[in-house]
Amino acid sequence: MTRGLFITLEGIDGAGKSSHIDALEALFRERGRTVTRTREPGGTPLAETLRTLVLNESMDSLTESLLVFAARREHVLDVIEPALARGDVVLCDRFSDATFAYQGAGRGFDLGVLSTLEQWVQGGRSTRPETLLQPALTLWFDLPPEIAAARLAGARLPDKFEAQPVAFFQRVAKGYADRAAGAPRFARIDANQPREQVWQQIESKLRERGLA
Ligand SMILES: Nc1ncnc2c1ncn2[C@@H]1O[C@H](COP(=O)(O)OP(=O)(O)OP(=O)(O)O)[C@@H](O)[C@H]1O
Ligand SMILES: Cc1cn([C@H]2C[C@H](O)[C@@H](COP(=O)(O)O)O2)c(=O)[nH]c1=O
Repeated sequence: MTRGLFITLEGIDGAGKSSHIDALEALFRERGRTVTRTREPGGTPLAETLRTLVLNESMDSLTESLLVFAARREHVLDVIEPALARGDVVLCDRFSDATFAYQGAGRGFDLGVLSTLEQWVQGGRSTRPETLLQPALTLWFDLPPEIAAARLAGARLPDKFEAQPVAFFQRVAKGYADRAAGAPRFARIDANQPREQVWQQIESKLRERGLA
C-alpha cells in the first residue's frame, strides 16, 4: 500500500483557509482519492475537548503549548497516521506550524522547547529529524493582519485568539514567514485576492508539485 499524502492549510485567523477546503477535498475525490479531512487543535474526541479549553480559557503559554501538543499526539496516533497508512489524502486545517507561529512567535514562547515537543509528538522517541511527521505540502495563506481582521469583523463571535490585537497577528504572520523560509514544503498563497484567484493559485501549486 502506498503511503498517503499529508497536506496542511496554515495562516493567521481569517486568512481564508476554511473557504477553500471543500473545493480541495472535492478535487482529490474527483481524482479517485479517499480524503480524510481534519483539523487542529482537534480531530479526535479528546483533542476536540482540549480545543475547547485552548480556544476559550485564558492560560499560561507553556500550558497552552502542552495542550496543543497533547491534542496533536492523540490526533497523530488515532487519525493522521492510520489515514496515511491506508493511502488517504489527509487535509488538515492547521498542524504544528501553527504552534510555532501562535505560541512561539505570537506568545513569545521558547522555540527550542516547542521543537523538543514536536520531536516527541511527531517523531515518536527517535531523535532523527527524518522520522519527524511533517506535511508533504503546506498551503500557507498569507494575508496582511489588518485585512484578515476586517474580513472577520462581524463574520462571527471571536474566540480567544481572534480577539487578539493586530500586533499579535503581525507576530504570528512573521512566525509563519520565518517557518516558511527555506522549507520547500511551504507553498505561499497570496490570500489578498478574490476567492476565485486564491483557488487558482492553490490549483497551480498542486499542479507544479505533481500532486493533482
Ligand atoms: N478571498 C476572499 N476575499 C474576501 N473575503 C474572503 C475571502 N476568503 C475568505 N473570505 C471571508 O473571510 C472570512 C474568513 O475566512 P475563513 O473562515 O475561510 O478564514 P480561516 O483562515 O479559515 O479563518 P480561521 O482560521 O479563523 O478559522 C470569512 O467571512 C470568509 O467568507
Ligand atoms: C493548531 C493550533 C491552533 N492554534 C490557534 C489558531 C486559531 O486561532 C485556533 C484554531 O481556530 P481555527 O478557526 O480552527 O483556525 O487555534 C494555536 O494557537 N496553536 C496551534 O498549535
